[in-house]
Amino acid sequence: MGGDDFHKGVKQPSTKLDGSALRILIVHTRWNSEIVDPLVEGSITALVNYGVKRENIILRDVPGAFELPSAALRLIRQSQGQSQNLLMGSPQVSSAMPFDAAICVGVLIKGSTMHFEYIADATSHGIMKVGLDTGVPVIFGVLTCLTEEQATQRAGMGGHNHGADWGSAAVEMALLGL
Ligand SMILES: Nc1c(NC[C@H](O)[C@H](O)[C@H](O)CO)[nH]c(=O)[nH]c1=O
Ligand SMILES: CC(=O)[C@@H](O)COP(=O)(O)O
Repeated sequence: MGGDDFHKGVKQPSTKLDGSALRILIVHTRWNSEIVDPLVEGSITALVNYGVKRENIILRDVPGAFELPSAALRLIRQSQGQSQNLLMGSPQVSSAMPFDAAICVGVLIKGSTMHFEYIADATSHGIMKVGLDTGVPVIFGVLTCLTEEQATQRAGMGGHNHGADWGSAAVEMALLGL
């Protein structure tokens, strides 16, 4: 693959996916928002195309990619009625509807120090752990790019919008085994 070649999108599943009953969480960063926002829109468009109701797509934002795992874990647990009011020192059970899947969206762009490598490693492992610990599929929607051009190309600006793949993956994984 040459340097300008990049992923054109994932092959869609053979079975028809019906997302009409799903509730999906999208946690996205405010870092690199000019690239993150089109990725989020790409995910929303894909989710709606699979039948997910727009009112059942819940958006929350955090400062940067490093905050994505903890935010996703807290919001998923809250939706499962397992919120913990740490100030009062005793659990307060909420009665919110559980999320069927979550998408964590961010853009990491390499700078001049090793910060990129540490954030990318922590964030990817953290997001994986949230999915395994909660049993709720959490889609890794973080671009880890060496240049801003690589990121914009993958956000639908001159190339395929990877957000669309993350939306379809969220529906597919939410329905897996049902
Ligand atoms: N450089 C990028 C960051 N850095 C910020 C961290 O993610 C984090 O918010 C901070 O270290 C405080 O905990 N975040 C991105 O999402 N993208 C970057 O390129
Ligand atoms: C991904 C990052 O944290 C990076 O953008 C920070 O840039 P730098 O390594 O020049 O501090």
